[in-house]
Amino acid sequence: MILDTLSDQQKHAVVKDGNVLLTACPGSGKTRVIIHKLAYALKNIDADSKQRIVALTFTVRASEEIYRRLNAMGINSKRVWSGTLHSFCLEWIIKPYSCYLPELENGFLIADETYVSDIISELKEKHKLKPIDPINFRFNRDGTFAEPKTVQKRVLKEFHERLQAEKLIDFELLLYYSYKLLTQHPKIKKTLSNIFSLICVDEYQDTQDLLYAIISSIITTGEGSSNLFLVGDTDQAIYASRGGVAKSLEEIQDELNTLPIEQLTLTGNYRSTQRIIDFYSIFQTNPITIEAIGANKDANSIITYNNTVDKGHLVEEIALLIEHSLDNGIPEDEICVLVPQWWLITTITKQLRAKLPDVNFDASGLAPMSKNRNNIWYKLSRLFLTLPKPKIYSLRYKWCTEVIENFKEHTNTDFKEEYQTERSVLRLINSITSNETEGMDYLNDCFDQFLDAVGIDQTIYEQLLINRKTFFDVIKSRLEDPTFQVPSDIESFMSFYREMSGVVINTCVGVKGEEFETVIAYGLLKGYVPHWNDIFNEDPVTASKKLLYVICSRAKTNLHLISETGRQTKAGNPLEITPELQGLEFEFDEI
Ligand SMILES: Nc1ncnc2c1ncn2[C@@H]1O[C@H](COP(=O)(O)OP(=O)(O)OP(=O)(O)O)[C@@H](O)[C@H]1O
Repeated sequence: MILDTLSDQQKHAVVKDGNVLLTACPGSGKTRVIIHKLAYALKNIDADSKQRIVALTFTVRASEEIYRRLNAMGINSKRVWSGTLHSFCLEWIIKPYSCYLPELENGFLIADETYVSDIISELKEKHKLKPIDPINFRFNRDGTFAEPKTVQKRVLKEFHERLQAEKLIDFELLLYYSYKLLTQHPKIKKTLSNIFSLICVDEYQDTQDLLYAIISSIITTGEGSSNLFLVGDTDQAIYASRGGVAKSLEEIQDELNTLPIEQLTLTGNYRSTQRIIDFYSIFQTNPITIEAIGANKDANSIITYNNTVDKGHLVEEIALLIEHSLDNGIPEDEICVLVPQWWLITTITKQLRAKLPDVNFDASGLAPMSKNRNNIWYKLSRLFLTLPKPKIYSLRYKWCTEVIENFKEHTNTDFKEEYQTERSVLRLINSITSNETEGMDYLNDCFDQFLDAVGIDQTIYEQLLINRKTFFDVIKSRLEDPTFQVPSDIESFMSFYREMSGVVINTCVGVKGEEFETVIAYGLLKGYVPHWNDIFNEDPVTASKKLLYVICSRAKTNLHLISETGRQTKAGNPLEITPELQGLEFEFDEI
């Protein structure tokens, strides 16, 4: 029954025992296979056991989508743990075992990303680096910096001294400490391999070396009791300059020692028309023929390229393209505008909203909340800012589990007797309201009412207070930051969390793995695509080809590419068109 909607190749991948590396072209159903693999594996897990199956995703949005899809299939996802590698390490390794590591035994907080980028800007200035000079924050397996340059290393050293003095850890330290704990304490590996019977990794081609190290150390310890299911597409590897490594089958085999791993593949593309596929195949770095096999394979497809529109008329141009799709019956949430850099999301959303007042937009990537998703107050805020709709029930249930567990870790006590279960806590949260109209006041009020009801006096738990301050400090600084221009009222706060629908505005990384009828991508200029980091590092040609490949392969039917004129570098030089788009021999459409 679960497998009814799958092709034979997909079914084979789902039911295959043992370790599997599944590689396939865009739109071939890799994500669909992961969802079904989880559903299928759940059949073998006793609902009352402690066993879990894991799905590691590249973005939080993707992990939430997994819960949503399982929910939609009517599957109880209580035994599924899905999240990013960082939350996996925090949840399953760092939090339960930090007492074994001298660096963490006296307590720690996860540094807020905004706070980290402020420190880095300050240190770059001190060491006379330009803001755009890239720094590799990754650690090697032996704890040395992956960054080779001397000045950058000096910045890193001072950065880590600052973190240490403030008992903070960033995402890179989190991974390195996790790996260290696993290698120094085999008991931890053993426990985790007993818990996880299956670990699925989506988009493996963009994960870093430490992921392979961490996951394979758990898998090998299981000696066959836990299986690895790696899924990805090396042509879609767009994180190389930020430490992503698309390991080969042989390299992955080396990680697994003597445990066998089999490579499987999927052929055919269910997503896009043949015309779209033929276009983006131009950017392949490993030439393969991709055949459209979806219901829309021969549908009329429009591909346009505009390299003459001036930056001043860009919004008008994008608005026309959106209207063109809407006029052709394409629903709003099947249209996506891809921005070249995340900080451009606010401006373009505001401008498009003003230009198209009757159109809804989903710019959920731009919440006023702290990006520090591990902050306990952030987790609680999600429950206060979302409505208890059936569609997101399992997601809210999972958030609630995290809230209960996190409070227990912070306070070492349980909530009052009547609030010991997720259902009762959710009921409490759903019943709390506030008359405050400003987002921050509203949340503060709800938090206080919540603490009061569950019987926690926050003043006696230092970390709770520090976390609460960090959470609100970041919101405050975002509200005051003219580049963000985030509205401060509670309605706007809620709109960021509401099951938002409308034209999606996001970055290419933010919509990794997703698909839309129409994709409109602008800013296809050297410096954005390829990014400066890739230009300064090696091989900008491959980097920009892969980015273009990922951007264009999100489209099912229509693709509109724009390299606007009039953009400049900080030094005042014009940004050139992405070289891979210059002189393309392709018959673009006009609309
Ligand atoms: N067996 C199938 N029958 C019909 N449609 C399918 C089948 N498998 C996948 N699809 C559809 O094809 C589209 C692409 O699937 P999916 O997102 O899983 O691809 P993917 O390989 O993960 O793509 P990417 O690598 O680009 O993220 C989705 O709309 C999915 O529902």
